[in-house]
Amino acid sequence: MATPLPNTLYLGSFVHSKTLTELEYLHDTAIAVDATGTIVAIEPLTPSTPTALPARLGWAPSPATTTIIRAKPGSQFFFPGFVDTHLHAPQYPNVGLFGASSLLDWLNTYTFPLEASLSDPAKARPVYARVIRKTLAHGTTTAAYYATVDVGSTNLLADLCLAAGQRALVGRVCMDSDLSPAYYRDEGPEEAVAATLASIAHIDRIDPGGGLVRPVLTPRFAPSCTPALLKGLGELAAQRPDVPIQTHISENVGEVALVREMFPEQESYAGVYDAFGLLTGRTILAHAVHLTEGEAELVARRGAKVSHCPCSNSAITSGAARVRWLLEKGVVCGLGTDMSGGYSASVLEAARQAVLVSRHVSLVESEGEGAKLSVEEVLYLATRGGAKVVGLEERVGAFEVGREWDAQLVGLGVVDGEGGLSEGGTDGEEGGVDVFGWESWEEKVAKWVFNGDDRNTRRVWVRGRLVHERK
Ligand SMILES: Nc1nc2[nH]cnc2c(=O)[nH]1
Ligand SMILES: [Zn+2]
Repeated sequence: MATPLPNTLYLGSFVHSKTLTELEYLHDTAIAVDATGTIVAIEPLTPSTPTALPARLGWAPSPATTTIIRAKPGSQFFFPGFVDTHLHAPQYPNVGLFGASSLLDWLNTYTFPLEASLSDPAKARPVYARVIRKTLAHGTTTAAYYATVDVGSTNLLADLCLAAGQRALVGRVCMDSDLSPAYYRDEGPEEAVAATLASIAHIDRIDPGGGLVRPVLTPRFAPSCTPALLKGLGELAAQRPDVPIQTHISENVGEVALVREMFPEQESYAGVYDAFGLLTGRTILAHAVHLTEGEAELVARRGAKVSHCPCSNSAITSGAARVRWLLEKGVVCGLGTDMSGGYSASVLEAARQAVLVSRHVSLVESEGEGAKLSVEEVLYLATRGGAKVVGLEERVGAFEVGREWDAQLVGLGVVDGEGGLSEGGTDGEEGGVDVFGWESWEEKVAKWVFNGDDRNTRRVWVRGRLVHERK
């Protein structure tokens, strides 16, 4: 990366997921992040920490060169950056447009025309720049993006992520079947594989080693791919075990029926991906709303991961994914905004909707109370779980020595005794959410999940680099 980072001490309160069900609250704590953006120490904060810790870490030439960033006591905390495990960068201009549609007519009415219109990189550039800015502003430090079928604009998306400092998986969308309109599809399976290779080569070149941006194989979904293309991508996946795979699965009942019709020789939707070598431990499956018992077990056996997209599943009337059921089967899950099936760029919104959708699932007699997801659980899915889904569990998702500093500073307005906002906690300054000030930390975090938005996301870092600051 271009400019070297200063060694930095982050001081104050830190909140992160320890396990699926447990958030850890670290108050009066210091986290030291070195010039590579890696966490090198986590320890209790004492008056001597700002000088003693840099000296102990051998940060040259003197502790005075260390940058110190403090969270305001009581009203600010550091939280791991969010991982958006599924979104479509070119669909951003359509957020909130879905009318009364469901998946297949939504694709034809809203989505394919928009994606096709961005095949020109000059048109894609402002859209992609805005998506990256917007998602960073909402605390998304890692995003698994679908681009379009076009290699040039896919590569541009990767360039822009790298320049903005957002960690990303960037996939050129593969689709050669006649489900997609003639004006927006690959010419054939060989052309699709060749275009995918061209995009992978570009991303490998701009970020060798994939420190920040990585390619991802992206068969759009089974109905938009011929068997020959799925076979070609499966072979590519075998040749490049370092490259993850992303696709959609069992989002909508009409789609499931279509897959049955198009792939009659396969036992199930998950079975289609499996037959072509695309159901693997590095596969990200978006939605998984209508999987059968047997499919969920197959997904778990293969170690494939699920991106739960509750905003999208509600908006385009896909259904309510049974996340507890998936977790109990041993399927690793994360959250996706699925813009613009989902209407929001915010993973916090996805977390909130995941809680609410799980309430609806719990109302189904066969599911019951156990289906409800807690605030702790959805925040796990948004961070540590998401990191596992995109294959970055060693690097991001929590505050631990050896992980990289992908983090957000969350600020909460504070209501004083007179009912006014204190410590600079005006709408403009501290974030517009004026309900905070007297509660426990557990309650603060719950209120943030249900009332917070990008105004509360004060600063965002990826790999130690400041990538967003709310003025
Ligand atoms: N939500 C969603 N589902 C899909 N299935 C195939 N393509 C898409 C897409 O763009 N969005
Ligand atoms: Zn999607």
